[in-house]
Amino acid sequence: MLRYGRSKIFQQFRIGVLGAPFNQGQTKLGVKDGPQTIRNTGFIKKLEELGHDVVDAGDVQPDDGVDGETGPSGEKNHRRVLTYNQKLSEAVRKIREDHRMCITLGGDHSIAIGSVSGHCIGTPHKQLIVLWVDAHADINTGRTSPTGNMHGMPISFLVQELKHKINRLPGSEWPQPSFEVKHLAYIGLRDVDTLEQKYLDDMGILHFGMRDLDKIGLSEAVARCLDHLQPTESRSLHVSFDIDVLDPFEAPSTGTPVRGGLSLREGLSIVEEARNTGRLRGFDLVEVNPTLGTVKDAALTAEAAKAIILSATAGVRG
Ligand SMILES: NC(=[NH2+])NCCC[C@H](N)C(=O)O
Ligand SMILES: [Mn+2]
Ligand SMILES: [Mn+2]
Repeated sequence: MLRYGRSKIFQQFRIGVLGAPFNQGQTKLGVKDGPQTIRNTGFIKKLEELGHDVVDAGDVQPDDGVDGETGPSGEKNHRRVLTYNQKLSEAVRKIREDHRMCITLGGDHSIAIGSVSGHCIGTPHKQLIVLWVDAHADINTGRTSPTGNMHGMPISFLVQELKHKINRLPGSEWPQPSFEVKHLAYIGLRDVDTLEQKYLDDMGILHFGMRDLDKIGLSEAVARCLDHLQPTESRSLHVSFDIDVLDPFEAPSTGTPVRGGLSLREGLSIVEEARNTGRLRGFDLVEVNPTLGTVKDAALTAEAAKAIILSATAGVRG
């Protein structure tokens, strides 16, 4: 079996940072303050001190006046979510075309529709592999979703196999799928809806839930994910990290917390292994909502997000 070892060589990264202050994929509106809260931790300055070449491309703002209509299968704010993500995908594409890894700061997890699409179209070979680090599978379609919240649906808009199950905006071809389910793996799942589990099983998607981690251990699960995804020169790795994969004890300020999650150290370990493949070119950090919980909770959550981002990029030096 192929194993990805620890790289000891310091690599200077070219990085672009984008804020995605978007909250229409669910109902807890304070998640739009996520990007600012994460920026306030000073992580960009830290990356620069470590010798990386960082460009902060600012925030992609949602346009005013976009209709909040519900989609044909009950997708709440269907038009707002898709219109915003198309705009976001263009901003991510530009960062990729400037040969930078793109770090996108959410916002709710619906923003991955745009960040992953943009990573794909901005990458010459257009071949993505995706590691979804989350308590949730986020693979609902409008029809299967129990809530209608589109932050629980991004994967369905991104994978080839569900292309005919999703609703695009009338007259629009966007988004087109970015990858096939064989190029997707999950880690950290512990709150998966019944019909989502059926999708995972029927399509044979590799997934490690918390129970699997109890049995085989985290490092084995991460190694199996990376062995399965096989990052190569022509296959860019995208990691979509939902802060709710961490236990609420570590990251309390998030909209859909689920107890029994990862420690911060375990979260760091996942992203360090992803980084050490040398193929990580897209990274989302989503669902930090500083308006939930106390001021101390918000600070703890932001510091966890900072540590995760630094480990995904800075990693080991020397
Ligand atoms: N990105 C998230 N936090 N997603 C939570 C999704 C929860 C639930 N599965 C739903 O579809 O509504
Ligand atoms: Mn989640
Ligand atoms: Mn999520």
